[in-house]
Amino acid sequence: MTRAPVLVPDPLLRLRPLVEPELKAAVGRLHPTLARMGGYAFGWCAADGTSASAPGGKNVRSALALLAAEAAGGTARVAVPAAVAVELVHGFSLVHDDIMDGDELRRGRPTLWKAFGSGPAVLAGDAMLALALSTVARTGLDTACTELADSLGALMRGQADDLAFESRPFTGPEAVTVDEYLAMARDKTGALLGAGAAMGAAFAGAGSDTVAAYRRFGGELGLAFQAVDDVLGIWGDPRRTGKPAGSDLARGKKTLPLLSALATATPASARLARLLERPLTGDELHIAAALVEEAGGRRHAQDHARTHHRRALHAMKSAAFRPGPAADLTALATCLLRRTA
Ligand SMILES: CC(C)=CCC/C(C)=C/CC/C(C)=C/COP(=O)(O)OP(=O)(O)O
Repeated sequence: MTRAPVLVPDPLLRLRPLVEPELKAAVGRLHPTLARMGGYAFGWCAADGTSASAPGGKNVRSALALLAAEAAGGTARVAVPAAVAVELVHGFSLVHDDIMDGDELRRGRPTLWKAFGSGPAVLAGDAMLALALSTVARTGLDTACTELADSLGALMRGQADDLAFESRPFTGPEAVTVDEYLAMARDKTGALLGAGAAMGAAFAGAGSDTVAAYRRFGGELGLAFQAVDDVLGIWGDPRRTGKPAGSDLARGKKTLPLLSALATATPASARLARLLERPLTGDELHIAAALVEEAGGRRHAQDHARTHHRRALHAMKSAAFRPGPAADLTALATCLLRRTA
């Protein structure tokens, strides 16, 4: 599958040159095998180490860290260690998540475990995590270390919840509720975006109340981001998302559109619940997606995304955000709400 180029908003393009060389240099200092795997995961080289690159990620978390530093009164440059660390943690989480889910495609090409094997991929993910921690620890900024460590605890908690949801039924008293889903997404996705923003503010010299305001901002944005991700997981164009169409539905993943649809007492939700009693075939995937839509699941998820986007912008109303640089954060937040990749 050829992946369409990932369109990135202006603030991300402006900041990328600050982060990418540092990230490359850090990954390059790993054991040569792990460095090559890291280079592949970030899209800088092919599996054989040649320099044929692929569209990497959107670098949302690093941009958030740098823009937060600017909005909190510092320069983007001071927050580069935070930016590098959040991209490394994000990379680690995707590598391990793909192994856990058995996903074969990521960012438009074979996942790391598919290209190198599960054992080496586990190790490469671990190496990215270790590198993230040492990158921040070396700055000696305790607040940033604490923010990162706390977000990792949340990340693992969220992933454990998500895993536990897999063995819960779609309907009945044991079914996963939308509130449970939101708590899981706050941990799994919101915490790292929150840590990125909070660390950015901390590197700019902000005090604990300000750092907390940035953490809230990033956390709310993360919830909006995950809701959009869930919508794209069902209805996104694989050439833009880099992931196969309908893979979440095929795996029976308890995503926000699906849970919201099942929570409605409508004929469409009843048909959907019956359909989900057995693994879905190719044709049934389309039927299930249509039923989720008919029961209002897509609209609900989009409403959630808008609500958390609004809350994120509300968190920015505090004096801790300088109006000029905060405009870039607003632009980024709005781009993330409207994204198609
Ligand atoms: C502990 C553990 C294994 C946790 C896994 C947590 C996990 C996979 C969370 C998913 C978060 C998410 C929306 C990823 C897509 O990010 P993106 O659209 O920014 O991806 P990109 O970098 O490819 O653009």
